[in-house]
Amino acid sequence: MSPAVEIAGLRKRYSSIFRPNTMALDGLDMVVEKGQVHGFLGPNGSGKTTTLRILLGLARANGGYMRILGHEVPRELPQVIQRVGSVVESPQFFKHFSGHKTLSLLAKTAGIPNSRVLEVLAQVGLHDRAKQKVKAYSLGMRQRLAVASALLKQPELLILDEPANGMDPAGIREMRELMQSLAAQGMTVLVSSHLLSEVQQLCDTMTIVSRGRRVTSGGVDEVIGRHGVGELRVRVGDDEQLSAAAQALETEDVTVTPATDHLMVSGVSDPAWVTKTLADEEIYVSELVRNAPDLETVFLQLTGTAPVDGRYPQVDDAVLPALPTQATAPAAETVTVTADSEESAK
Ligand SMILES: Nc1ncnc2c1ncn2[C@@H]1O[C@H](COP(=O)(O)OP(=O)(O)OP(=O)(O)O)[C@@H](O)[C@H]1O
Repeated sequence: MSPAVEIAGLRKRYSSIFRPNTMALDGLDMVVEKGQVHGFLGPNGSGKTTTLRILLGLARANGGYMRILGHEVPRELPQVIQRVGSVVESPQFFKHFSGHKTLSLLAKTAGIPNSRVLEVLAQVGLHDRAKQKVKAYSLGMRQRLAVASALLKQPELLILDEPANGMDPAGIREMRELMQSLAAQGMTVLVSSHLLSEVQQLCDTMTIVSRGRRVTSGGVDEVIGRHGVGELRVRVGDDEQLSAAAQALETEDVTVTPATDHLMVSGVSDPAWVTKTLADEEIYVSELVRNAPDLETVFLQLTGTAPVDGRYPQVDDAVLPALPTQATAPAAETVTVTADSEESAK
């Protein structure tokens, strides 16, 4: 079974006579397996929107290889686009139309039976407000209307760019529940997001990008487990013992950060090493707790946006290219981008 999305070595350079060239995508690789909710994460300007726009034929790449549902794109996009729903650009609606009328119009234009309108309104939870004008909709409701419009054609793959952008916590939760229910119905969802806790709660797998390249990918828990350096909270007797314990534990690989009444110890793979090392010094542990790593810590470390070190790791060596590399892949369309041909800046 071919994956829902395969991207290898995707490159995109924005050129302008007015400002320096931007390498928005610098050999990006990504694979989204079918039936998954896949989170696409990265700091501002890391190339997420550019990737999704290229995938959907809204912008042209300078190189690389892409397949959607087994079809090479952009060459075979017309054959597959009917199976893909997307909300990538900010959706614009006629404010004086109701949600129902908006979708009816879109269905009619696309040759989709009008019966689908009520189905998708129910799917996104807007059926009660269907007769209301869009201008009375909240941001969350407008986003749901946008998703409803993408669902009209019963897509197998749904691509959403920052669907929770600007929403309040209730709206974010509604959007999460909607995506979960779509995934439960067998749809593949590719969703870009800044909201790390959302991705942790919602997604099965994810790709983290930075500066136009993949830094890691895999199951959400697996990535956190692979990259997250969990910390240990260690408590011993009194203050004197605390500083003696800090001295005993600090090594080249182990970092000890003293807190008021405990130590935070990182770089230790086996907590038993802590108890043994301290017992050898006749210091006895009264509490030893492992703080589980979270996605935020992993994200900040991997994308180099952490406020420490300034270290920026390149593509994760653990992630092997799953697709033909550029040398063996059919050459993707290579374009020379000029100021005239470039999309307008965001
Ligand atoms: N039309 C454009 N013309 C010139 N540069 C662009 C254009 N669109 C994007 N860029 C640049 O390309 C890089 C990637 O932008 P992109 O919008 O794809 O990132 P992103 O990860 O989606 O960011 P954000 O999370 O802020 O939306 C950025 O440096 C951006 O300034």
